[in-house]
Amino acid sequence: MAVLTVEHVQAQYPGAEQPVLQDVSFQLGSEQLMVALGASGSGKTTLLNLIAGFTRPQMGSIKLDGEAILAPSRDRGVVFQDDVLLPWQNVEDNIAFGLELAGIDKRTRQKRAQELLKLVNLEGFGQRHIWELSGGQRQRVGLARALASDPKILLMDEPFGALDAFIREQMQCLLLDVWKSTAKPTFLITHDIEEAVFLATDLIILAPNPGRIVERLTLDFAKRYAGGESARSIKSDPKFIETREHVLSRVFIQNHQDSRGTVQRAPVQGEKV
Ligand SMILES: Nc1ncnc2c1ncn2[C@@H]1O[C@H](COP(=O)(O)OP(=O)(O)OP(=O)(O)O)[C@@H](O)[C@H]1O
Repeated sequence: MAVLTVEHVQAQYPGAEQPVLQDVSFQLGSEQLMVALGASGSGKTTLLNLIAGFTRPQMGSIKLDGEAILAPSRDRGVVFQDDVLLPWQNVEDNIAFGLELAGIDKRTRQKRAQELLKLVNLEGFGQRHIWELSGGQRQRVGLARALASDPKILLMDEPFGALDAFIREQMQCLLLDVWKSTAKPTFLITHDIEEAVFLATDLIILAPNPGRIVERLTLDFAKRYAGGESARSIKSDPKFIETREHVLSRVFIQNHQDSRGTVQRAPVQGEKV
């Protein structure tokens, strides 16, 4: 059953000549990790902000478990590229910050923070200061914090964009481990094509002017990782490379950057267009 339903959404910023998003529709179910990929300006962050309830669409509807999203809520855990952690609080207090605001008692908060530290492989880091953590560790704290209130859905806006390639892959794997063990439906946006293909069970490709979905793919690489195959083995598989190149060509076509006009339209696994 779909947890998140986005139907015919249109959004336009004041003064803009055309909508930033036009007729965007999709569903996200409980077993899914949806990635939205697209060129800069295709409306990815706008879409995530709408789902988070930070802004409202001009037309269409967005529903979580059948209820319209009208404002931010603890139902939706959000992870940003900039971790926005509180530097004057330690790791444990940062993770439990939302629970404290919700009036949850200290003992319960500490217990939940300990569970989440274990989940994101940061056991023993609870009393550390934020400035003592690496970039990847800070993103783990951000992920743990987003999960603290046991949201219905996890929303991630370029969460690994500031990390170097090696740490980025570690974080992709950690996210898939967390996705597998929590079974949280996840909506993630990224610029990174390899990341999108690796993480997505469902990939939507957005094009700009106006922002719209131009392709949808169902992929199985995340499930293969969750089933025990290594990230390196998956990413070097010819099927993965073929899919990555196909997606790359689609993003290039949108951007009109393929000056040689040599992009081939190869059919790939799970293609639904
Ligand atoms: N608050 C705003 N007011 C007016 N225009 C905005 C606002 N936020 C975004 N835009 C415009 O809407 C378009 C889409 O922006 P958005 O950030 O959603 O795209 P994106 O795909 O996430 O881009 P990027 O990958 O560069 O972050 C851009 O042209 C941007 O300039």
